[in-house]
Amino acid sequence: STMRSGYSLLRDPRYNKGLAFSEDERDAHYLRGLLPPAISSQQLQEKKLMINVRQYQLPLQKYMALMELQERNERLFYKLLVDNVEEMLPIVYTPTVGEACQKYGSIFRRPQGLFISLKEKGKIVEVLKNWPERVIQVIVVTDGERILGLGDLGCQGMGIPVGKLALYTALGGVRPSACLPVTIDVGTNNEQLLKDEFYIGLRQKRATGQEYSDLLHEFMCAVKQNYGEKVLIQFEDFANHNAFDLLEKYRRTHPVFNDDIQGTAAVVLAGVVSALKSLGGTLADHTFLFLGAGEAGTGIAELIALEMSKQAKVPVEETRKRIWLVDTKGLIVNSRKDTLQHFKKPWAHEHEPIKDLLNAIKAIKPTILIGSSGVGRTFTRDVIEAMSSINETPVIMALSNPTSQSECTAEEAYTWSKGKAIFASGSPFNPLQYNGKEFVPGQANNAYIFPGLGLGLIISGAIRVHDEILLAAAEGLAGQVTRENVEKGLIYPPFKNIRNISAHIAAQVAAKAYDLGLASQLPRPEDLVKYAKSCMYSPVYQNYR
Ligand SMILES: NC(=O)C1=CN([C@@H]2O[C@H](COP(=O)(O)OP(=O)(O)OC[C@H]3O[C@@H](n4cnc5c(N)ncnc54)[C@H](OP(=O)(O)O)[C@@H]3O)[C@@H](O)[C@H]2O)C=CC1
Ligand SMILES: CC(=O)C(=O)O
Ligand SMILES: [Mg+2]
Repeated sequence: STMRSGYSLLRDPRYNKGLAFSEDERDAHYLRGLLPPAISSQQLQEKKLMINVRQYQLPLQKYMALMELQERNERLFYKLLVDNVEEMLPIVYTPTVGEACQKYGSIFRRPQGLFISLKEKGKIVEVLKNWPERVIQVIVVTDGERILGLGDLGCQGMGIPVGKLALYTALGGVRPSACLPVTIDVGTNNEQLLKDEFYIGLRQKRATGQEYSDLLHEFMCAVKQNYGEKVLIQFEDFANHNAFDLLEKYRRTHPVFNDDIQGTAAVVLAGVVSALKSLGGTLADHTFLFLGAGEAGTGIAELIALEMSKQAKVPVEETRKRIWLVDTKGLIVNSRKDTLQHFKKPWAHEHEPIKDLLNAIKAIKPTILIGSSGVGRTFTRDVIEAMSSINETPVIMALSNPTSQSECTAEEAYTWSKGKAIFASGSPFNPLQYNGKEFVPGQANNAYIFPGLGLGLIISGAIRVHDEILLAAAEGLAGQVTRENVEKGLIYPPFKNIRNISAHIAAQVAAKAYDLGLASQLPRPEDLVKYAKSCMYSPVYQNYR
């Protein structure tokens, strides 16, 4: 894209600097008189904005202020995010982004990203050409059917691709102009939205079957045709009845990954590997129990089984037996095999039926308990106490988002386990005191993985995403967890170092892509960490001559 001048320049978020335009720039770009006389630094603008954002009481107001900033002055928006990750993440991402999606119809000001609905069928290539940028490196696409643990939010799911891509830039250093958020709108089954006069999406029930897969296929082909073979496509927050099939269908023809299935898997594997540093033993010495056997649950289970199988040099069919899952019908066991969805079948082990989580814990005696159910408060006091009576140090991960859906709170995990648990959650909880000791919960969220994974795939020009690449990403993340972190009960490094962490993940990912012959960006750079860092977008203002 080219830089405009004068009044249009001030209205173009990609180039606007507001009061930070210098005297020379004001002369050269026809800005005289369009700005008050004061000249501000980016640092001072940032200070002012932080004061503004902090004065809002409600997280949703902060969210709206940040979106407004993104649409007004993109570099300043990213500067704020990069310099204040820990404070800003809960606003642009979970939990606030969930509330924003729920209320998208009423807070909606200006569209962000591309909306591709059934009305655009047969015209998707033209729709892509309406987007102002020609060079796209990563697309995050949703159909809005399973937004966090909040269910079907239809077209209002757009908040998720927008938020994920803001993190691609802020945490992973991918240029904002190369990021494209997409929402595919095939309708919604959310009755409340269908009745809502302010609903922004198609007012119809979801299309399914051939009609659905045709639209998705047209989109996948149009992306390749328009942006080339290497554009990375991240599937996000699809319902599991489509997610696994889409991944299976396109993983051999496009560089795609499903963040909920695969990104989450890599982040949890990394957390478990870090926890082993304090628990001792190898992966295969542990027994895993999941509440929730959908995308996140079975995705994580499979990657852990794969890593176990590599480490212990036994077939994955064997290592899967260390991992058990509970769904709405109870423990997944052999006698249920006929009626199980295909992604649950590998987990139907030999066992008598068990109806609920608590009894499953008593029977299976897991060392590690993972919540991936999308339902809040399902790790009850009984559940946590059972885990603590079986284990000296129970590992408890409550992955469901947003905070309202978390299987338990940090406080509950620490109090009910009498301070014994290693705890991490999908949405953030503040550090807290228990019995005079400070506990710092980690955030087990795929936000640790996808920005670095994406950066690594982009800089190597990867043409496919292989499971080995996900293992490399997990290893890259686990490698950034220090002994000091683990001693504090933290199985993930603090987010404030995320750009450095992302560079390390990217380097491992790129290295694996080169090793597997999947990288098209040649020659292979010698020092991949250094190279990854050198490729990262910086939000500092540029001088316009
Ligand atoms: N922290 C992170 O990085 C991530 C977190 N998540 C979170 O994980 C949650 C689940 O996502 P996802 O796996 O994609 O969703 P799915 O819909 O694919 O899976 C949900 C699973 O939970 C089961 N379940 C639902 N309610 C209960 C219950 N009361 N008791 C037992 N099992 C139950 C379902 O059972 P059944 O099959 O019988 O219906 C299903 O197996 C969401 O809240 C999401 O936000 C997701 C991705 C990443
Ligand atoms: C974090 C995430 O991807 C989810 O909750 O769906
Ligand atoms: Mg998701």
